Amino acid sequence: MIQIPNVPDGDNIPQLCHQTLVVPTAVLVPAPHGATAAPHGIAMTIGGVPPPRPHCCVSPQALCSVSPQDLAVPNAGWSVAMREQFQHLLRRTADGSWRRIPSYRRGLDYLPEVVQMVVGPVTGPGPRHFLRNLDAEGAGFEYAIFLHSSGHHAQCLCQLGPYLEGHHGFAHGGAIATLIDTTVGACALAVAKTSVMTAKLNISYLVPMPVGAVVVADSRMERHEGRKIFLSCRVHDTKGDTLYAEATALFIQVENTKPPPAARP
Ligand SMILES: CCCCCCCC/C=C\CCCCCCCC(=O)SCCNC(=O)CCNC(=O)[C@H](O)C(C)(C)COP(=O)(O)OP(=O)(O)OC[C@H]1O[C@@H](n2cnc3c(N)ncnc32)[C@H](O)[C@@H]1OP(=O)(O)O
Repeated sequence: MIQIPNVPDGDNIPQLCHQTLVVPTAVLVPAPHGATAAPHGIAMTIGGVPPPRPHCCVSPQALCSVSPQDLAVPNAGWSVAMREQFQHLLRRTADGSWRRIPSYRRGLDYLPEVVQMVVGPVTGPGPRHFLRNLDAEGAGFEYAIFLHSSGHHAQCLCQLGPYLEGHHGFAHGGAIATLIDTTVGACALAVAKTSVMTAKLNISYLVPMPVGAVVVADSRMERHEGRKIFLSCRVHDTKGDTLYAEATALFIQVENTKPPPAARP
């Protein structure tokens, strides 16, 4: 039994939409290098992936998950290393210095106050978060973001699955960029408390990251000048021995606006 302390009250979100989807079950994924298991003990079967999550969104027609489910918690796709590090980070939340940010498939599934903060009053389903809309646990991004009480420091624990492969056995650079953008974005949001847009993201890829690696993206706000928020990020292994990538980012605070109708499915 995994206990999750300090989960904000807003986690108990009422059911928000009513569309059930049939998801494909026979999604085949080649095991990296023909191995019997992906690196780092990620729980994948040969030539296949674990069964899909219930109620998941996989088609462009999908409106949102039937029952909003916080996905920033352990599931069957998490490796032992991922679980251990999650528990380690969770223990730090006990004294209130850090908090775990719940994570959902759709913007509307987020905490109501976060939705209002980021996209303004929502009448539709809200933005779909592509990191959270893969159909199998462990196949794509598995992550949990922790935010320091200062609001100037965010850490994202992440395991990048086999759908994110670029070179054979290694994570695609765009997937790593996504991880970094999401982590610095969470930090920028916490700083700004309004909607923010990535204006600039400068990444140095230092060491290839194996698929299935468990990493921590560690982001800090460096300075805040008017609407401009400058941040840094370092992506390393859980022991801090390997620095995979480092980045700097500029986010701009923008008015809370809804996306144009054409952008919505
Ligand atoms: C309580 C807290 C809880 C937190 C909980 C968190 C939960 C959520 C969890 C997870 C978060 C996930 C987060 C994901 C984040 C992802 C974000 C994206 O991917 S955004 C998509 C990609 N980015 C775009 O598409 C932008 C496209 N560009 C634009 O829209 C505009 O160019 C924009 C908004 C960036 C700026 O446009 P303007 O018209 O508003 O502003 P102007 O006047 O141009 O610039 C303002 C200042 O910024 C500088 N600036 C702008 N862009 C710059 C650039 N590229 N380089 C350098 N400076 C730039 C300018 O020189 C100006 O500086 P001077 O005020 O004059 O000093």
